Amino acid sequence: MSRPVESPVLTATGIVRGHQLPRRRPWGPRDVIAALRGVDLQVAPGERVGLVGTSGSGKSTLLRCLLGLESPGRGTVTFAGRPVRPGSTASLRWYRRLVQYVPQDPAGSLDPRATVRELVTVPLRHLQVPGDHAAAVTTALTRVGLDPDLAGRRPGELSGGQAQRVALARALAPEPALLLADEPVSGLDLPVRDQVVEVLADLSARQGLGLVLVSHDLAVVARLCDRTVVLADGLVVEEGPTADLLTRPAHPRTRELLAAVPALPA
Ligand SMILES: Nc1ncnc2c1ncn2[C@@H]1O[C@H](COP(=O)(O)OP(=O)(O)OP(=O)(O)O)[C@@H](O)[C@H]1O
Repeated sequence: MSRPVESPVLTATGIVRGHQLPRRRPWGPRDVIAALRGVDLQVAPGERVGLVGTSGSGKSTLLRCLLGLESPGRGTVTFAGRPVRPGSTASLRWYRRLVQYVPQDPAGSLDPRATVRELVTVPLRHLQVPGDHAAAVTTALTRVGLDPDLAGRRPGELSGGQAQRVALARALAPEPALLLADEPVSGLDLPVRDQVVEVLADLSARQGLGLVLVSHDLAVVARLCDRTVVLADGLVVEEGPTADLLTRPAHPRTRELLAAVPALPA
């Protein structure tokens, strides 16, 4: 069921972000790609928002601006009224405790030298999360359907699906209020994908975990997200309750996205 956007916790206002391209000749000008051209987004406490759009529409760039990993050229991001900007680990610690990230290709982003135990506990230490970190590893791995005995392995000793779930366990271990996830189930085979989707659905239902989910998989968005925002060419072209948007798309770019999907579950 969709919830109204009341007292938004995460707010992005007028986000403009360009990416400079390499010079085509020495000393020549650098072209700039307008990845985001004035995006507003609000995420209420516990709300689950899908971010969809064709490749290159600006989804990952928006997520990185929301995380304070990239600085918008114009516009602001705030969480609970506090500004979120790239800065030192210490200056963003308050935010990282509350808002965690699952990057695109999480398996590739895990330090290959670290054990699963270290991968999950290092952020807990950096974020100064109190409590028993060894127990937190067991809880986090169990939550994503992994055997806690995997804690001693390194990423190279895991399957792709296991590594992806370790990345998710790592993001969930600090018990964030909001998870920003970039294609967290892409590349997983169907049973594992469904298992991870159910973990997220369960955490959101039982603990009120909020979610901003970038996904090309509209079935996953339909399962997990109350509201969906469609980006095209760096702009929000349509947004609304997911069920309405997927059954009665109003914008041509939303219709294009849906036309590319063979069939959605009823
Ligand atoms: N580091 C970068 N340098 C130059 N251009 C970039 C960079 N990152 C993104 N872009 C460009 O910005 C635009 C938006 O990219 P972004 O990755 O945000 O899109 P996306 O919707 O997440 O795409 P995908 O679904 O393929 O991941 C694209 O034109 C992309 O080529």
